[in-house]
Amino acid sequence: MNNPGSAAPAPRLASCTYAAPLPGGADGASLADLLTTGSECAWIRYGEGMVGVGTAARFATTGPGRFEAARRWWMAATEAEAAETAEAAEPEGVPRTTVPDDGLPRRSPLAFAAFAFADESPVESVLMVPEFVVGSAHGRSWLTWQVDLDAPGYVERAAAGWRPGRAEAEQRLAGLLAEAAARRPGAAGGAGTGARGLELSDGVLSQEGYRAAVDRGVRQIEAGALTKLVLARDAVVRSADPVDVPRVLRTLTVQYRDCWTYAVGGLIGSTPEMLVKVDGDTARARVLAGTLDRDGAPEGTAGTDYARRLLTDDPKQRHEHRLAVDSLTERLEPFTTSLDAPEEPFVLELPNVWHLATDVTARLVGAEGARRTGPGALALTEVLHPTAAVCGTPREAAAELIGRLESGDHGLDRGLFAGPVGWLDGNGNGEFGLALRGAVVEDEHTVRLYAGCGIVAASDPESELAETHAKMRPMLQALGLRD
Ligand SMILES: C=C(O[C@H]1C=CC=C(C(=O)O)[C@@H]1O)C(=O)O
Repeated sequence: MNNPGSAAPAPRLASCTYAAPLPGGADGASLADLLTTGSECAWIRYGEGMVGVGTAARFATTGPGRFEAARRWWMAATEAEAAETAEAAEPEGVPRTTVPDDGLPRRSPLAFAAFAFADESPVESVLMVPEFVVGSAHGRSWLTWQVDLDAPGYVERAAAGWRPGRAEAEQRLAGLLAEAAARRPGAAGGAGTGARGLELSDGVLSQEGYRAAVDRGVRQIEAGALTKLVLARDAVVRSADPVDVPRVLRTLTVQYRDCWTYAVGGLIGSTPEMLVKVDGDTARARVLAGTLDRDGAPEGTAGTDYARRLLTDDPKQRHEHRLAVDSLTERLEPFTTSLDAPEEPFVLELPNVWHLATDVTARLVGAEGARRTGPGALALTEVLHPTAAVCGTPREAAAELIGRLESGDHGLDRGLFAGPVGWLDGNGNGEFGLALRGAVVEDEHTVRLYAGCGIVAASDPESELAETHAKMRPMLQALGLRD
């Protein structure tokens, strides 16, 4: 099952980036308004980020070599432009950040990506290079047009020295958006206002099966086989009307503003956990582990006190959290000159749950110059995944037990759930969150949700099952199945 990727040679990507108002133009236009067909890629937080429209190139692969294969393909795809922009590189020794001082991102191709959780998964990991990336950050917006110079329609012009430019980009984008509007659900009389006839049922790992799996996991921990294990289950939402994926995503961007709302090839959700963000020579992560449901909890400051008492002061939650932080810092540390991971976690408040959270910041080695000598976002993602927030401690024993308790006993393959999801550019910058609080759109009428929990010796199967319900709540609300 180690597929080195599609046999086609990597594309030769060229791009142009320029400042532009968000398409639609009017005051109050938002990035999420570009989500209209359900096939767009997205990465949005606090209303800012990026949406990808159309397809310039795509790479898919499976197996233990999936990160390496994707990295090689991306290096090859971005090589031509990297050489052309080398002369515009910063003075010696200055790292190439995503957004330099002029507030616009550098000229560099960009891909959205999603990787399967497990080496054994038959589900494809993908790099998607949209034809257009519409971006917004710090109140400014821009547009990147990306083309494969070897694609039909470009190859001859490219040989004559043509490169993508603004006037043609604007024309093409207008055409793509008009096509998308015509395909928009509801445009031809279909359901555009949300799905009717929604039905939620257990997935391949039922609720009863989940309690049994947690029980078996706890017994393995008690027997000393491992210290922590993350176990997941799935649930299926079926809808009589086609699911309005753009509307689900737009709802998530509003209700879960603190989270990173993602959409990559049918994988959708809003994650609160950042595996690694690389910008120039800085790497950041937000590690979460330790959860408390907000349903039925006191409101306001009484709620905050309650969360502190039940999370910060609880040795079980602290232990679960510490293991997750250590699993990240131990692997990140060798690639850094300094690393800051506070001893005391903070309580992160989300609309559905509270989490124990730790923000990690590090300086990376080898980030200077036009091409990094140290690892970029994708290489670090490979090193760090899977942390104990989604796998366990020790990592290998936990991965093996997940394989037995989820897949072996019940036939659950996590697929892209709990794998890294995000974006990367040609300079080694990028953001990879963990694909949590999400779902896979299996077809127009079927969405599969996933949620998991960290299990330690003191875990109780009933409470862990209840926690999976709390973690599925954001998707269920966005789908219209819960208030
Ligand atoms: C595995 C999930 O959450 C992880 C991230 C934060 C807190 C977790 C916990 O407290 O168990 C999990 O480790 C999920 O949302 O499905």
